Parts: sequence; structure tokens; C-alpha cells
Amino acid sequence: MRHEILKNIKRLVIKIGSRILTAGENGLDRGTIDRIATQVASLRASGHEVIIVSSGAVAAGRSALGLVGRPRTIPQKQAAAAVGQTRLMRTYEEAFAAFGANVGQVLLTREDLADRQRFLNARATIDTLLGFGIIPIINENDTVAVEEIKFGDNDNLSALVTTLAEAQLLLIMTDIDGFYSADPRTDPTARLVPLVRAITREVEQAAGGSGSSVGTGGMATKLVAAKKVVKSGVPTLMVNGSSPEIIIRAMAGEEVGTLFLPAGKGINRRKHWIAYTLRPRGRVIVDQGAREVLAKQGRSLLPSGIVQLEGEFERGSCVRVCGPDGTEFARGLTDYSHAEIAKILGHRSHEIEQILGYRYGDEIIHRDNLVLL
Ligand SMILES: Nc1ncnc2c1ncn2[C@@H]1O[C@H](COP(=O)(O)OP(=O)(O)O)[C@@H](O)[C@H]1O
Ligand SMILES: N[C@@H](CCC(=O)OP(=O)(O)O)C(=O)O
Repeated sequence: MRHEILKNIKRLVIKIGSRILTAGENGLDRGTIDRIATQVASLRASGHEVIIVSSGAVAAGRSALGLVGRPRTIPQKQAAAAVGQTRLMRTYEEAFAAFGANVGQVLLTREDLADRQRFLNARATIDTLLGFGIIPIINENDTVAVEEIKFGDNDNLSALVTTLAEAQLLLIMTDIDGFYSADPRTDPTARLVPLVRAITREVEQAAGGSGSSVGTGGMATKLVAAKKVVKSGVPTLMVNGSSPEIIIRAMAGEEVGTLFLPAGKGINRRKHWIAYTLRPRGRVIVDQGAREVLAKQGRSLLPSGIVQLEGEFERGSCVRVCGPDGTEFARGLTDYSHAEIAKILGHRSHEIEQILGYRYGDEIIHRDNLVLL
């Protein structure tokens, strides 16, 4: 089955985590980067288009700052990234030059992709680089990204890039053989799971944090990323980046790592962008009846089903839609601001105009702008 899934893939995103790029805690591991370049060059020779999402800037830069362990403050992390990003790119540039290939640096923040225009610009740049035969190497723009606008981790960034670039596979390279039934550092009975058909809550519970001073997020963020990707109908493969020839073996369909199967055909790309790229500005709590018709019948959200609101947002914002117990089950673009919804919640749609003096429509979130998670 793996072979069937992998044989038609042309464009793929390879996410390379800090843990395999760094030699211990100090600086970059040139040997690993050379091995990656050799394999990527051979994939390209067989007709693949490869986009790399690479971590490692902070880890590569911190020795220049004389820091021991993880940078303690955000400005320290940003300073380390500023130094490390150039080292990282220089290393990739040298490694790929041995194969006559050029690389291009693309640094992104979440805000870039949440803005539809910039999202389209980033996509055009990546397409153009690939068109010229250049390998895009993407990282978060750590020097400007602060808590509020950062992707959170490069697992998430790689998921967003996979949809942005319409890639057919996300290949995550980390320092462990794949996804285990439990965190192997704390549970000796943990076993490698070769195939995940659906990322259920049970699967998510098996994922632990990073436990290292260079990695960010651990398995938990990798599963969140894989979930986003499979939801768009694209498989995700997670492998141990330190094994020799791993990219070639994985792409040849060998049973290595963990394969996460795509969830059906996937939601359309605009809905994917609403659900996973936009930053939610507030929460709308609905009653059980509304939850059921939204989740089971694919209906729009009307004011009568809303019981409570949190946050301040404008018309057109992305909001979380939560059930009576507060659990988020959908996301959508709202047609009314928080101030307007506060006045009309619990009312019938035909009363909107009477209460507000105007109306945009019957729905708070139209089903075309609503995505079930
Ligand atoms: N269920 C699990 N299966 C595999 N690894 C896990 C699991 N739970 C936690 N981990 C940890 O996640 C780590 C990989 O994540 P991370 O440190 O963020 O690496 P990277 O730098 O590649 O992103 C592994 O080394 C492992 O210790
Ligand atoms: N943008 C950061 C990477 C942050 C990150 O997510 O790291 P990792 O968990 O190793 O993929 C850097 O280049 O250091």
C-alpha cells in the first residue's frame, strides 16, 4: 500500500528538525546536512520537486552568543536565530552546490500566511523557485516572530507549507524512528506504530513533549501538524532522519517510520486556510441542538443556537465554535462582530434587523465559511 501511495508523488515537503541537524547541543552537523543533500539531489534527479522546511537556526546560533542550553528570553532566541540562520543557509548552500543545485531562503511568519494576499505571494515565490530548479528552504522568521505571531513550531509551519505549496506529501524527519504507542522515554513498553489510519484522541494522548533543549514541541506538535495535513487529503510520513538513506528508502515504499493516511479527499483549500492558518479571535459557545445540526447536517450557525461569547472580534474574523462543554468542534468566519452577536444571540434570525436596525444575513457563520475540526 505504501508503494501505491508514494509512487505518484511529485512535489513533497521535507521537514527537518533541530535534533538531527545539530551535533549534540553545539552547532550544525555537517555530515547530516550532506547526507540530506545527497538524497534530495537524487530525488530531484528522478523528477521530484522538493521543498525543505528546516529548523536549526536557534541551535546553530547560540554558540556564537556564548549561550549554554536553550536561550532564556525571546530576544536571546531571536538574536541566536539571526546568527544561526545565515550559518544554516550557508551549510545547505555548500552541501547542495556539490550537486550543482541552488537553494533559496524563505522566511515566514504566521501573519504572512493569515493574510490571503501574502499567502498567495508566498505561494507564487515558492512555485517560481521550483520552476527555476531552486530548492526553497523555509524557516520561521524568528527575528520578528514573537509569541503572538509565531507558528509555534516548525512542525506546524511545515503543515501550512504543505497546503500552501499543494505538495502531495509531508515527510517529517526527526531523531526517533516514528510515532510510538507511548512516549518511549517514560514507557519501556512503547512500540513503533507503522500506520496511523486516523489521528484520534487516543493517538494524540500517546504523544509527549520534546524532552531536549534543542527540539520544540516533541511528538505532540508533530501530530497536530500531521492532522492538518491529512485533513487536506495529503499523507504524512515520519521517519528517523539519522538513519542512512532514509529519504530514498521511505520514498521507495520501504516500511520505515510511521505513515499517517489522508482523511478522505480532504477539505477544500479555502476551508483549510480558515481552519488552520487564520488565528481565531474569539469563541462562540453554542447549545447542544446547534452543535448537532452543525456537526451532523452541515448547517449554518444561526443566532438562536448561541449561548455565550468570548473575545472581541470584527465581522469577517475567524472564531472558534465550541459545544456546551466548551470543547471546540468547528471554526469559521463570522458575519457579525462580537458586539453585534452579543445583542442578537438566542434570538431568531428574523429578529436581527429589528434589534440591530440592519442585517447582513440570517447566519452568524454561513456553512460555506464553517469547518468542522
Ligand atoms: N509517542 C511518541 N513517539 C515518539 N516520540 C515521542 C513520543 N512522545 C514524545 N516523543 C519525543 O519527541 C521527540 C521528537 O520531537 P522534538 O524533540 O521536537 O524533535 P525535532 O527537533 O525533530 O522537532 C522524540 O525524540 C521523543 O523523545
Ligand atoms: N525556527 C526555529 C525552529 C523551531 C522548531 O520548531 O524546532 P524543531 O522542533 O526542532 O523543528 C529554528 O530555526 O531554530
